[in-house]
Amino acid sequence: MNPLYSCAEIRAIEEAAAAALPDGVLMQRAGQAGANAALDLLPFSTAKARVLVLAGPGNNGGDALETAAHLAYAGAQVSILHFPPQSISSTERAVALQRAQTSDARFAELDLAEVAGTDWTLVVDGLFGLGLQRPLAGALRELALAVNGLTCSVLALDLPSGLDADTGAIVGPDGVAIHATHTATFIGNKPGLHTCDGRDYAGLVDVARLDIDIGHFAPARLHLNDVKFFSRHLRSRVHNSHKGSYGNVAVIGGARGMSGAPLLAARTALNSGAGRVYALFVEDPLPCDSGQPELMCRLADDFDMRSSTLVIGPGLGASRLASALLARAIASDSALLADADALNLLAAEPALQAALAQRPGGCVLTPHPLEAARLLGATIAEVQSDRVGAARKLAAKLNANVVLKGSGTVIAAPNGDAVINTTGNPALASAGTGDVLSGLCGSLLAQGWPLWEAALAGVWLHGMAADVLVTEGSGPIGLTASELVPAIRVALNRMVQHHGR
Ligand SMILES: NC(=O)C1=CN([C@@H]2O[C@H](COP(=O)(O)OP(=O)(O)OC[C@H]3O[C@@H](n4cnc5c(N)ncnc54)[C@H](O)[C@@H]3O)[C@@H](O)[C@H]2O)[C@@H](O)CC1
Ligand SMILES: [K+]
Repeated sequence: MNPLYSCAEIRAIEEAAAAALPDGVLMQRAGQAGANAALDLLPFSTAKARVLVLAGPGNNGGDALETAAHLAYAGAQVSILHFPPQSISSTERAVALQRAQTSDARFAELDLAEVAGTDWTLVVDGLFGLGLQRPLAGALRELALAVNGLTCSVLALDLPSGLDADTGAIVGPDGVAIHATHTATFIGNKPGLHTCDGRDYAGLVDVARLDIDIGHFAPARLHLNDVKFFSRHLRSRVHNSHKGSYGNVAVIGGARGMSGAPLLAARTALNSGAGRVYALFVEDPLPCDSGQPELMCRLADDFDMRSSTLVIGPGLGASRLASALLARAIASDSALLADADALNLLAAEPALQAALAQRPGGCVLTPHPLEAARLLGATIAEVQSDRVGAARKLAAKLNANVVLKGSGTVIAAPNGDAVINTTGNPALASAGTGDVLSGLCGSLLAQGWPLWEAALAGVWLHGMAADVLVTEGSGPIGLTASELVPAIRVALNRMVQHHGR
């Protein structure tokens, strides 16, 4: 189910597979896979296609040279910008070079004006793969910027050059990466293609396993999110049921002047199926939510926290009262999700963190990178430079199922299992979408979902709703969090119709 492998894991698989195969076979297969992916992007009359192949000094460059030879044999007009190795080349790369030299591909000089001024059909990026050791600098950096200024398709071999395969961060400081429209990645899928800058720079990702025996692949601890991970909890509703069958959610937040956040979370909880939903306010409760009168608005202090699944944090503020409410929520036996200001209170109060970590039932935390950084005593840059690592660290530290939001949201469990989400788009980078996510996950918890699966499904549905709205033209620019609520309801019902039992 969509496993993701670290650089070290891919190297180990590659080494074991290569030992059982004749020399150079894997690079030949990678070159063939690269050429197949390239041909898919070329017009039917291949002879009209002008392809620029960037071949770096290592084995990624070897893949590119193999690809170039195949494309030339297929009739395309291929120009190769070749960066020879500084020291000794691998044997398979030397063979690939020979193959390219004996093909009709043209070896060109690096001329940035020609790169920028030619009407290329496709650029194939084989500058660097797993062996990138430092930022792209000098002429390579200029080349990457020139390629990024082109409007044609760009196919990255293995990964976009300049990107870290494990983290999805552009290798810096002051780094650049090739902005690919497509990536043909080899042996196994890689986390860096799906989170941080990876989603923007890798484009559409296709995995070429290179026919490596399945026995060489160890079980992965990191996956792409998949409906199969949570579909068994999608239940059709039975006729003989009532609102008490679908759980209570209490959203605790709403300090003075911040009543919108808990209302958004509470409305989402209601519209995603919770039986009863309370919006609880630290002070000055609204008499009702006129836009969603089904919600019950109350003062938080008077509320019996044992009666409901608790979503604490939206608009909670940082008062002593807020902190006391969080302490009560942590001490309760109810299913718990903490978000927003609750996470900031936790970061400021080690005693609350200790209480949370000892909670027998665990919890779900939904930090954005700044909140995660505060909880880890790190900087945002540190969190973003290794999102999977940061989410895992936080999950272990607080015994929590952590949802680290952002492009390629990471969900990590205390045992180290982690998942990168694949749905969602920049429409979600707007105020209130986090409140909607916390309400949705809380609603699933109230309906009996386990913490891990509620987090996986919540993140998936939230992103899917945004994707549908963008497809319909309602975003990404200007989509509001409130618009997600009915779209989530549709997405959830469709999923239950499709997968529910
Ligand atoms: N070895 C094998 O059996 C296979 C390797 N494969 C390919 O090989 C790649 C890994 O090959 P390598 O380990 O040779 O690594 P790369 O080809 O990614 O790059 C390593 C080379 O780049 C240089 N380098 C690194 N960073 C640089 C920078 N910023 N500026 C200038 N030079 C820099 C290094 O000194 C080294 O010469 C994979 O990503 C994949 O594309 C595939 O062909 C599959 C099989
Ligand atoms: K590459």
